[in-house]
Amino acid sequence: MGLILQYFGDFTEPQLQQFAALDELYTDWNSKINVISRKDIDSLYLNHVLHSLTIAAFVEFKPGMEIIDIGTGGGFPGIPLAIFFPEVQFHLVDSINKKLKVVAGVAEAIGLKNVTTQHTRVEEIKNRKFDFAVSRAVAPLRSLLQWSNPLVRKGHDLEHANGLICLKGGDLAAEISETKARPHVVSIYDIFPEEYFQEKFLLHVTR
Ligand SMILES: C[S@@+](CC[C@H](N)C(=O)[O-])C[C@H]1O[C@@H](n2cnc3c(N)ncnc32)[C@H](O)[C@@H]1O
Repeated sequence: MGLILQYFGDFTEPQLQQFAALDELYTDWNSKINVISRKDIDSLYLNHVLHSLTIAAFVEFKPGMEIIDIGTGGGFPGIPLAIFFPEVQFHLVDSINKKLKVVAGVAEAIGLKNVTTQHTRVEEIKNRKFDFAVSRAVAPLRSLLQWSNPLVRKGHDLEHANGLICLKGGDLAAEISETKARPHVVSIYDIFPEEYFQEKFLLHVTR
């Protein structure tokens, strides 16, 4: 993990300890509640932590921002991003409550104060606004846009371009053509040279 983190620059000691604790915590929780496939748990840092952090390589969330993670499952990308950006608030949402039990357990064990969880279908959330929505491996772009648009504040200028940032695989061209969106698409392999991840693309749709 040390080598992976070096890519992103300097971390505080508490952040390094939080990242280091994830392996044992997820292995432990996963033996009780399955949130990560058995094959993937052995490569947690690569397949889940590093993959989630590709978002941090692409966008710098500013202190005080509020981010919603749609369909967080076991906490990805929300938990690694919350460690990375300790002054940003992360709201992690999933429609399966037992997964959120793992998320809350992990967040509490490593003392993450900037994470809240909510058990709901995201389309049920009303009267809340966020600066960005993030999501990995959850739904077609069409649905992600439908769900995130009412929840995300409009950006004021390019630097503060809010919107949806999602990690996706599959037939991207077909998914994009179903929408009116013109997302900024980045291949993960422009950021990291090795071909490891299923969700190979990072999409940013500006609001
Ligand atoms: C394939 S899992 C991905 C989990 C996590 N984002 C990750 O990358 O490891 C998809 C998750 O999205 C959740 N989900 C799907 N539709 C949802 C909705 N409408 N509202 C909230 N959660 C949803 C599912 O319960 C599931 O946990």
